[in-house]
Formats: sequence, structure tokens, C-alpha cells
Amino acid sequence: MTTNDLSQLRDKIDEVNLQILELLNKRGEIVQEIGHVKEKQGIVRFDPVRERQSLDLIIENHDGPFELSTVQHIFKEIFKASLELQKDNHKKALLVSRKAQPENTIVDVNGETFGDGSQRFIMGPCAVESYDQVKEVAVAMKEQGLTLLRGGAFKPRTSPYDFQGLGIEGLQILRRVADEVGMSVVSEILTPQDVETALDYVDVIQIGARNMQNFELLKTVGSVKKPVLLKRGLAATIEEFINAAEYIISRGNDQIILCERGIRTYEKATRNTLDISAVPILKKETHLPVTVDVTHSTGRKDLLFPAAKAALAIGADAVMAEVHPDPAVALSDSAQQMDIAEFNSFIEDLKTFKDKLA
Ligand SMILES: C=C(O[C@@H]1C=C(C(=O)O)C=C[C@H]1O)C(=O)O
Repeated sequence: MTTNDLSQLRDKIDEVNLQILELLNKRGEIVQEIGHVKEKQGIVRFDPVRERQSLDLIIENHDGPFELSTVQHIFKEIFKASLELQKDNHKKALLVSRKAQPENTIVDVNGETFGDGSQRFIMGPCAVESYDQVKEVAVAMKEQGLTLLRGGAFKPRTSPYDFQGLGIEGLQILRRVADEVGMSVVSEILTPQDVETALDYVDVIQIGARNMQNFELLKTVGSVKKPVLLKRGLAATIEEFINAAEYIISRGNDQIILCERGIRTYEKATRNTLDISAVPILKKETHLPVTVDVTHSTGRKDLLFPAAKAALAIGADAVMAEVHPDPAVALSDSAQQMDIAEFNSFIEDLKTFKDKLA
């Protein structure tokens, strides 16, 4: 065989490749149409009986040089890719997706915007314990120019014997301090019944990690006019997280801030594993702002600053962290909250870092 023969044969292969490509794409388009029909009719996408019939037809007609098992394998891969295509279509149609809305959603919390390129800080104690405790943190924050005050009034604790929060009294304390100092309140609500009451006290309703798939709660906060900070579930995939946000937006509320707070993995060096790549993925796949909770993801004070730098560098819209006047006596998360002095150097160092990034 001459070099010329080889190149002619390769030209033929190229031609066949292009034909296969054209046929594959043609097939893909039909599959997409089938996907739309199934969606309308509420039929599940995967249909093994249909795949069996198709394979039988292929087996009957096969007489080429490839082993039958090889041909079956190739077609099974095509069926699999076709199912993915039907799924992708479905995913891209979500209201939170970039496909549905290419431009960023800007969430406005009393003038503090998320999603327009600014990078914010949401800070405050893990749990509201007293007026004095919250006030001390709020004043320190205000001195640093920060106005987004977080604090837990309803605490979903792992053990039922741990401090469960002050409830409505906690919300009242947060509101009073925020009004005195000139701040906005971010606080977690645990049940649909409390959402209505919370509207009087909070500026942002937080849905905690443990409630990310509390669908009734998501629907309720989707029906009110109040920004929602939605935390990623303890072991939730990004897809599940995005679908949780879809529950909220599908009820009419698009003022949603997503929060990566670490996920459960086998790693024990940190409380959770901060999935930092979730930030650009979420920003690419959705039009919603994304914040990173460095306290709950790391659970370690020594990692708060490096994790916060990573969050800002990777494009997070905000960093969330916990501050307590005297963490040693805090009723929750005592090991991971910063005291006021630590908070001050944390913020000052981060501001310097932010300036360098700009
Ligand atoms: C295209 C369909 O959806 C899926 C994909 C198939 C394929 O690629 O041939 C077959 C069955 C389903 O699992 C269909 O139901 O016909």
C-alpha cells in the first residue's frame, strides 16, 4: 500500500465520519422532539422496552465486520447520550437557568446589591443569645462599614437537647439592633407557618442546609416578597441545589441568593468540605448570586481567612462568617466563631485582598 492509498482511505473515513455525525445529530433532534412529547404527556424519559425493540431490530440487520456485542455497546451508548440530551433540555428550561435568563439577577437588600459584581460580607453571631451580644457584634460590623447582620433565632440543632434559639424573641432582638445601628437582618426560618411573622422582622429569609429540600417551606418563601438566602443541603448535589432554588422562583420570588456551605464527604479535617468549584458552576448554570459560608464549611477559625480569599477570588458575590463577642461561652458553634478582634483583622485583611483583586 502506498502513502497515497492510505491517504485516500483516510479521506473516505473522514467522509463517513461526517455522515455518521450528520446522522447522529439528526437522531439527536428526533430524540429531543420525543423528549418534549414525553414531558407534555408526563411520561418518564427512560424506556428500556423501546430500547430493547430498537436493539432487536439492529441485531436482526447486523452483518458487518464488528462483533454483535460491540455494535450493541455502541448503540447503548447512543441511547444513553440521547437520554442525557432529553435531560439537558429539561434542565436548561429551568427558570433559574442562564438559558431562561442570560443576565444576572440582582438581589437588593435595602440598597446592598448582590449579583452586580460587588462582593459583600454577611456577618454576625451563630445564634441570637441576648440584646447586648447582638448589639456588640452589630456595632463592630458597622464600624467596618458592614450592614448585613446574620443571626439565628430558630436553630435547627443536631441534638434536640442543644440550644434551640430564642425564637420570635430572637427575631425581635435582631430587628431592634438592626434598626438602632442601621443594618439589615438575615435570619433562618424553619417552618412555613413562621414565614408570615418573619416578614416583619427580617430583610432576608434564610433557608438552612437541613431544609434545602423542605419543599413546602421553599414554596412558601417563593410566594412572598422578600429576598431568600438558600443554603446548599448537607449532602446535596449541585443539581438538587439548583432545583431547590427553582421551587422558590417557580412561585414568583426571584430574589434568591445561593449559599455554598460545604458538603459532607469522608474528609474529617474540616467540618464539611468546601466545594469551592460549586461557586463558578452555580454562576454559570444559574443567574443567581452566590455566597460562601466559610464558618460552616470549614468549621475551623484558622481556615476562615484562606477560604474567604478563595471565595472572593473565584467570584463569589458574598462571604458569610460568624462573629461572637465571647465565642468561648457561645451557646452554639463556640469553636468556630471569631471574636471581635479576630473579626476586625479578618475584615481588614479581606478588604486589602479585595482591593488587590480589583
Ligand atoms: C428516544 C426515546 O427516549 C429514550 C432514548 C431512546 C433512544 O435513544 O433510542 C430510546 C428509549 C428511551 O430510553 C424514546 O423513548 O423513543
